[in-house]
Amino acid sequence: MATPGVGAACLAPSAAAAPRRRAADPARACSARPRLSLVRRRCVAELSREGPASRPLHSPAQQLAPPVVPGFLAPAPQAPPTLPDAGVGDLGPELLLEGIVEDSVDRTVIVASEQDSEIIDSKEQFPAKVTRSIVFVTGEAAPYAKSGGLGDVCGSLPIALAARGHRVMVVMPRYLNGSSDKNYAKAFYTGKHIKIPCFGGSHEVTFFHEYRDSVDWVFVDHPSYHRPGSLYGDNFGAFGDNQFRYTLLCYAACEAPLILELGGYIYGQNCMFVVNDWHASLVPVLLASKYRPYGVYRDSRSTLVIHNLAHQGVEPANTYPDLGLPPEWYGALEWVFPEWARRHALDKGEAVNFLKGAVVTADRIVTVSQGYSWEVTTAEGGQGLNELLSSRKSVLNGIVNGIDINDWNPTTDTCLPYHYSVDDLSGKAKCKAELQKELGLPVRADVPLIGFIGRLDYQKGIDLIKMAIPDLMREDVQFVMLGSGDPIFEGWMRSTESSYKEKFRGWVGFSVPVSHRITAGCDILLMPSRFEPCGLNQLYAMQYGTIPVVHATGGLRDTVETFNPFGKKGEEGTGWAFSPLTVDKMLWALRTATSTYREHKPSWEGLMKRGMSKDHTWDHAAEQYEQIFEWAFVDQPYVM
Ligand SMILES: Nc1ncnc2c1ncn2[C@@H]1O[C@H](COP(=O)(O)OP(=O)(O)O[C@H]2O[C@H](CO)[C@@H](O)[C@H](O)[C@H]2O)[C@@H](O)[C@H]1O
Repeated sequence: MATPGVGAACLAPSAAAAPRRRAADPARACSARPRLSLVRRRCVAELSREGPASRPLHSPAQQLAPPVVPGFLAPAPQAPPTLPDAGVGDLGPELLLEGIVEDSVDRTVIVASEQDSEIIDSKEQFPAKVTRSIVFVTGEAAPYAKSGGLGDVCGSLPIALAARGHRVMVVMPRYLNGSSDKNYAKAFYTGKHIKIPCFGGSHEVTFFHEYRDSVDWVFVDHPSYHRPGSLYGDNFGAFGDNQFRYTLLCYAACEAPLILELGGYIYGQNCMFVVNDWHASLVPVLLASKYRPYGVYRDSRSTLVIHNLAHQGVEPANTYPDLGLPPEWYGALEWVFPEWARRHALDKGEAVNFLKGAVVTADRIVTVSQGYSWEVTTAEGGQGLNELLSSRKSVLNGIVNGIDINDWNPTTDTCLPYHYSVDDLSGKAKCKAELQKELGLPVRADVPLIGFIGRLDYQKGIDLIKMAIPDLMREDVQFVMLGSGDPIFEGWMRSTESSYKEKFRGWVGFSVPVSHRITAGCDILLMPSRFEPCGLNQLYAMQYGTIPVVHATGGLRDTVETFNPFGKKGEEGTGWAFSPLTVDKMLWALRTATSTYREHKPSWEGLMKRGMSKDHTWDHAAEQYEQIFEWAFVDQPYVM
């Protein structure tokens, strides 16, 4: 059955206005649902151990009920969930629930039986003080699709928030490119599809779903996500229809909480949308221009997370009508290039800018480190958005990323030949020897092995490495680089390898297992990034006892403390953060690091252990995100 969805709802505002007002009550009723769902989720987790995960939690009567009207008119479910009869005996006494209600304070009350009622304080079960429905919207999330750090964060932060008690959905494209298709094997068609009115037509997208690690992973399916190449482009550059592809994603993400009954229940209108980078930036604009004027999503808020300001989703101004937004909202996306950036005398520099749209309509803005939250307000770091971001300073915060320590843990990492920990570092030396063997470098414990992992991009300072290599290769060091991107640098890596066969290896490509082995096997990780909103590799390095040598910028400055042998409590620091960004300064930092490695073994071990002992988990960051969400809900929506 075709679903009217946003298309029908938004194109006929007058007709839809009345039912939308009627939908307000069920929406308020929805506000209690997240906590109900948490308890239900625990049941699902238990049930899935006993039998098929797809076993419905709603009663047969509910299953036979006529389908609700989809789109943003969807009414709230009428009845609380009841547990299925079958299998209940296997579930253990704590799951023999007769009903779930909410008391007047912030607690979930589970009525266990008539004789015995038990109050479980949700704060004891889950660390979050207030639990919410959170909808992440992103262009990528690991392990489904990853091109860089955005994928890592959107693959792990939602899980951390769900573990703290929130109901979390992640909406992203279902990319099928031949090699990553298997990643979506456990995602099933939800039976929901909507038609999106944009780009001069009505485009049907369908929704797939997988419930994993207590998170609802929702994949938007459309033929434009099915093509060879990487997520955003191929050998010929960025895909020409990226604006179309991510417009679809944003529309679909706005509809998903209203129409998808995940685990039996929709998320409803009381959500926190977490929109990541430009791919998701149309979401707050849509909320403001196409939903709230009709009474929908007035109880929702949005947080824009800026992972990288360098990519803003800018296209010519004449594409605005394609976006399906009301004409009077043009100003939200309007972008005028400065004169020096225009191509010819008649070019007026007029464009639409997705990220700018989110900067002016989101309720809160988060950058992925505190240092970067200041840098984006400066002319040097603001990439043209600095004045706008400065004007929103009161809602701009920085939160340093965490890392997924299930994935990045030297004691359990399945990509490593040997394991090690802060208490027993012997496995790290073996990992180094194995890596040298794998790369065909001389197997020597005494030579410092320096690594680089990352996109071969101007941001990452590859040109500095290129300039420094002749000097560096005169020293007794080994250097391995893993990266892909700019074909010029890919070619340079290959030719440098043939010039310095005994010392340099350039691995051109994208390989997650190799990145783990390099992180573990190297002694030093080099990150001369020109700017770095947060950086994850330095966090992975510290977790693996590999010493980061970084340019003191953005998140690198926030997370790497320069080694100080004469600190108050003795030796201090976890690496070297150098500044300014020059070849000489970088070489100085590398030489200081390599001589410490050779001549001051106990200091080196101290550096390793301090890095490994730091808490890099998501726990702290997740708590800070919760605080931001709370502040957002205290305020009215920024654009009503
Ligand atoms: N060739 C390759 N093979 C295998 N793995 C590779 C690889 N190239 C890169 N990676 C992996 O991709 C990730 C890169 O993450 P970063 O945070 O360093 O940079 P990125 O610029 O993509 O992210 C942006 O978003 C993140 C998340 O917020 C910010 O930390 C960052 O500063 C910002 O630029 C790491 O997991 C790294 O191991």
